[in-house]
Amino acid sequence: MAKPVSIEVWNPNGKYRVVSTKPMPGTRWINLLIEQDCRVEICTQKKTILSVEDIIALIGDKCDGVIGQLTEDWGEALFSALRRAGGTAFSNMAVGYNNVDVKAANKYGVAVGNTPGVLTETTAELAASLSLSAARRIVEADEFMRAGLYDGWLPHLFVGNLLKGQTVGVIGAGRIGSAYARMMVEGFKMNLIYYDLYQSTRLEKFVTAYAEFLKSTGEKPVTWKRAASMDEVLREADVISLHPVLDKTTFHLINKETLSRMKKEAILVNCSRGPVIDEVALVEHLKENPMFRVGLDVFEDEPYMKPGLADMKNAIVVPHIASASKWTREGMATLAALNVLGKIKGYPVWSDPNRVEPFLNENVRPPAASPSIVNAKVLGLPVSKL
Ligand SMILES: NC(=O)C1=CN([C@@H]2O[C@H](COP(=O)(O)OP(=O)(O)OC[C@H]3O[C@@H](n4cnc5c(N)ncnc54)[C@H](O)[C@@H]3O)[C@@H](O)[C@H]2O)C=CC1
Ligand SMILES: O=C(O)C(=O)CO
Repeated sequence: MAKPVSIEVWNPNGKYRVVSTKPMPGTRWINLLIEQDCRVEICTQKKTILSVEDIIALIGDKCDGVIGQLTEDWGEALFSALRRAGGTAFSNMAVGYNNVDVKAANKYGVAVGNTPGVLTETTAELAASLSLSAARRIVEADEFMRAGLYDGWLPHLFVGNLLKGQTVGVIGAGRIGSAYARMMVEGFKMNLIYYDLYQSTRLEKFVTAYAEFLKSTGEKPVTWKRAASMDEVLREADVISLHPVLDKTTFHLINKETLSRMKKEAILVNCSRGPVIDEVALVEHLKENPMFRVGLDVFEDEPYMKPGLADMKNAIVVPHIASASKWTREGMATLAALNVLGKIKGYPVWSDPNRVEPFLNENVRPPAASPSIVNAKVLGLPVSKL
């Protein structure tokens, strides 16, 4: 049995016990829960990644719902413990839920929530930042300045790539991939090639309309293409950004072979999940191709990097911060809390998880619904008519 963990308690007399495995930004999420008769317990233990045993200890004998984190392993052991404690509600504070065994949740009748939409633009902006930083060698140049090495302007100093007129490739053009594509097309006048299992009609219409606008002002129009295969993107794009979900079809999508099809001076950005890239193969590729650059927010074995990666000047690495804007993180906390609350209170599930704005308006009471439950259909949960 794990040692007892330190917790902060809000509204001790609340009827429903809701546990959050981490302190989360803002207070709106706490207020929304306590207003609806929840006792909120927040784990304040100074340990970044909680083990399954730690979380079982947190769940205890009576628990109605848990808000968890993407670093935790939500499978058979945790869902059975939650069910034994009388709980039927769980939400990841994340849109990605590859850390959750949804089949195990289904087995115990536990609803699994996630937090789509509120992090789309913030995550796309970080992908755009990594693309720019790699293209213009910003991190290398910053290190050079701080090391006192700058002794005057030189024609060859930190020469990088101009994005305008180049091709941006997006793999996984869902919410975030499409938002990133729009930023790169509109912001830098890049042409677009994308690969997704589904057609992104809205994205195509956006680029078409922008191309028309450019034409009308006498500028060269941008173009778009939906690639028939990922290979087409790899061969044609100058900057490639990865935004698919992580599942069996996307594990090591980028590996030794697929890397070899990319342009020698391409830029690769990953703000999806680390295992989408075979990181060992990537380190080799970076060594062999010094003009190839990469911007990584996520890693195969987080929090670790594969040997050699930290030494590569042509890699920019940041610690999984793509969704880290204040508004987004507070919104993620709100959506996660409302997912759990909605299930506890027997509210229906919001009909469109791509349209979660009504839950995020601080001045208005949120709709009586769970914003996004990924196994709602399997559990036969009712859908909101609002
Ligand atoms: N680094 C970070 O902090 C963050 C990472 N993420 C990651 O980004 C992912 C995407 O998020 P959203 O855009 O909101 O999800 P989404 O569901 O809107 O988009 C994912 C897209 O990937 C596509 N896809 C699935 N399998 C594919 C395949 N084999 N090849 C090509 N495309 C494929 C889907 O059709 C879909 O369009 C999340 O699942 C999460 O893992 C999300 C937010 C922040
Ligand atoms: O939401 C996610 O999936 C993240 O990775 C963190 O925002």
